[in-house]
Amino acid sequence: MKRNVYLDTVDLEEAEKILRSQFIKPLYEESEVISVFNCLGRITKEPIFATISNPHYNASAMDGIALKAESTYGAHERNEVILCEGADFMYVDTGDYIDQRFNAVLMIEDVIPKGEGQIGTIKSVYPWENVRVVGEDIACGDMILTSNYRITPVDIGALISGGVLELEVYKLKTVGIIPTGTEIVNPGESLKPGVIIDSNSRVFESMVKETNGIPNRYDPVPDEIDKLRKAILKSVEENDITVINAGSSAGSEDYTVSLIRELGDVYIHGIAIKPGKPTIIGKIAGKPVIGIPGYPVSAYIAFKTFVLPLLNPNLAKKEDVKIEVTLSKRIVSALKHEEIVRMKVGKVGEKRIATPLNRGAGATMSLVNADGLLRIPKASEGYEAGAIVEVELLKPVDLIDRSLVSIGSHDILMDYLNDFMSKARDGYTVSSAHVGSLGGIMAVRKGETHIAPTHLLDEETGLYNMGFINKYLKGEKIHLLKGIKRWQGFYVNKGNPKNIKEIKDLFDKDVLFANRQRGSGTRVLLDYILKKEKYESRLINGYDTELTTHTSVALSVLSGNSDVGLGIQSVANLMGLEFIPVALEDYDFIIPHEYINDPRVQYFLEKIQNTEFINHLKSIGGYELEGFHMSTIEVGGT
Ligand SMILES: Nc1nc2c(c(=O)[nH]1)N[C@H]1C(S)=C(S)[C@@H](COP(=O)(O)OP(=O)(O)OC[C@H]3O[C@@H](n4cnc5c(N)ncnc54)[C@H](O)[C@@H]3O)O[C@H]1N2
Ligand code: MOO
Repeated sequence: MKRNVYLDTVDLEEAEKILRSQFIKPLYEESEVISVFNCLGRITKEPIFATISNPHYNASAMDGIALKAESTYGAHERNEVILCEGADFMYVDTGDYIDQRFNAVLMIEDVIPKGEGQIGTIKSVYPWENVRVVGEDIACGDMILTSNYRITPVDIGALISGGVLELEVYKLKTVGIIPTGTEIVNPGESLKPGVIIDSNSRVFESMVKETNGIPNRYDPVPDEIDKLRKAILKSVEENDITVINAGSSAGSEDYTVSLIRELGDVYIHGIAIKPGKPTIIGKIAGKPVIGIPGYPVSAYIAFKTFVLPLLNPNLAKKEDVKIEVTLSKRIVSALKHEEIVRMKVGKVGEKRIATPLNRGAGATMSLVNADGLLRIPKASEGYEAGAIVEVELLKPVDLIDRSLVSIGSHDILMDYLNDFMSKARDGYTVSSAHVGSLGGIMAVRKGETHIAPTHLLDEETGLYNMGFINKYLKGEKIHLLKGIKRWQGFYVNKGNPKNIKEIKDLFDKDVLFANRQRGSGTRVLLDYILKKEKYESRLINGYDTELTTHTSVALSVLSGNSDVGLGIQSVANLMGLEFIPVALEDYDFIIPHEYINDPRVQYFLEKIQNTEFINHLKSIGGYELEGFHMSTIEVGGT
């Protein structure tokens, strides 16, 4: 079997240069004339000029009387000027035509009725006051839009006012999308191990629509060279651009690159970016053929970087608005490529704080949760915590700025709270980073979070949270919201096949345990119990695994990857696992004093104590909801 090992990767700038020089000109030759009513998002071929003026007559800007400005000269408090209707003035409303005899409008508020067709005024106006003169907005012959301009809703208004009913725009581009892989099936088909649901082609289809192109999605093509060749030739014939998804890397069945070479030219195979490295840029019959890697995040980044600019060559870059953010943690990156990291961003105090999300190329949820993208240049090893960097926004900044930032322990109640807030339509949401309870306390110390959910058991006192607050938040003034207790216990499959009842059962040789990461409250709880009961943790099979959420522990048990895990009851209930209670713990919220009056924090405090929300949590089970109470704590020491 011959493997297709790719050669040197080229830099992103080089790839973009080739893309532009090879494809933009031929793609932007054909144009068509269309109605102004349907031109949203289209790109103009030539500059567009007004054929009429707006306004096209002298129009009154106010309700009042049209008159000669000169006839009011000299009017003031002690000199009322008297004017006669018809000869000296006529009544007009806003937008009315101003008779050629007149050159100004006196507002109706300044008109004193005198009866018998006469009025008086003590106010004078200057020539053309309160008149919108011909062409004030758009003069006939003015250039309304330049060429190569992507039309927006307000442009359509100006075009119509300027008398433009039809205009010449570039033809829309059609994009043929071919998902490949013998293991790829359409959504909804039955699943067995090894089968992959095609989601990428639907993402591409939607991205093409959003960028004003016409997608043509084909059914998945298996890894068979003849079928692939046929599919590529068909797409090249039917579309302006062809995108082949997956089969771009070095796998033995990755035929894409050899087929493009056979049918046309390959300019690039391998670009120094991550994700997206195995991207292919080629040409068949004079048309772009782009090979996009299979992993969904790589696929999104590569499609955004190499296909969308073909659909909108001017604006693709400018549309990426950048903002400055402060990094909440260190990010390390390799020197061999530019790395694109998905970031969660939140505004805490005056700073926008950004935390990296899952960097895996298959982590689609990292894209859903991302507020922006951070680019780490090829020559950089990354950034230290606290560094100020720029991120490209994926979501509107006002939406980001209205989010309550919650850094700390993971509990599904935070997702339900976020949903509860969203349903209220007040514009507030929760932006959660799950870094474990201790990570939350550290974020409080650095002033980087509005709230920190924590459940940390103090080994000495057996009390929740206060031990850690006293240790790590010296000199800080904080507020502590208590009131939620939750059951922690063992997750086992239905019927409890390994008969697990208590801690000592974790030490059975044939029991595999799924552990949580250090710094998480659940891990602290386990270690506390082990220590108290004088067990040696290293004798537990699987103690060294470090899963980061209750859900991932539950899934590990559910899928049979492990036999037992420790986690909260609500997740066991939702995932249909059996639950053996171990401890009832306090799930508290630390709120730094400086943010207690922040509207987002106040909104959170109101919603988390809302009866409807509490009833919902009760219906999930696993929580004991006592009366909420807040205390203010000034931690001593420095
Ligand atoms: N030995 C090497 N292996 C790999 C390398 C390498 O340099 N050497 N590069 C890795 C990188 S980086 C990437 S990215 C992937 C790209 O792989 P392919 O483009 O060849 O894609 P496949 O192997 O066919 O699929 C990978 C993966 O992608 C998902 N997938 C595929 N199609 C779809 C679809 N239509 N919808 C949703 N998801 C899809 C799926 O999880 C596949 O398992 O190669 C690495 N390997
Ligand atoms: O390029 Mo791959 O896209 O790094 O995961």
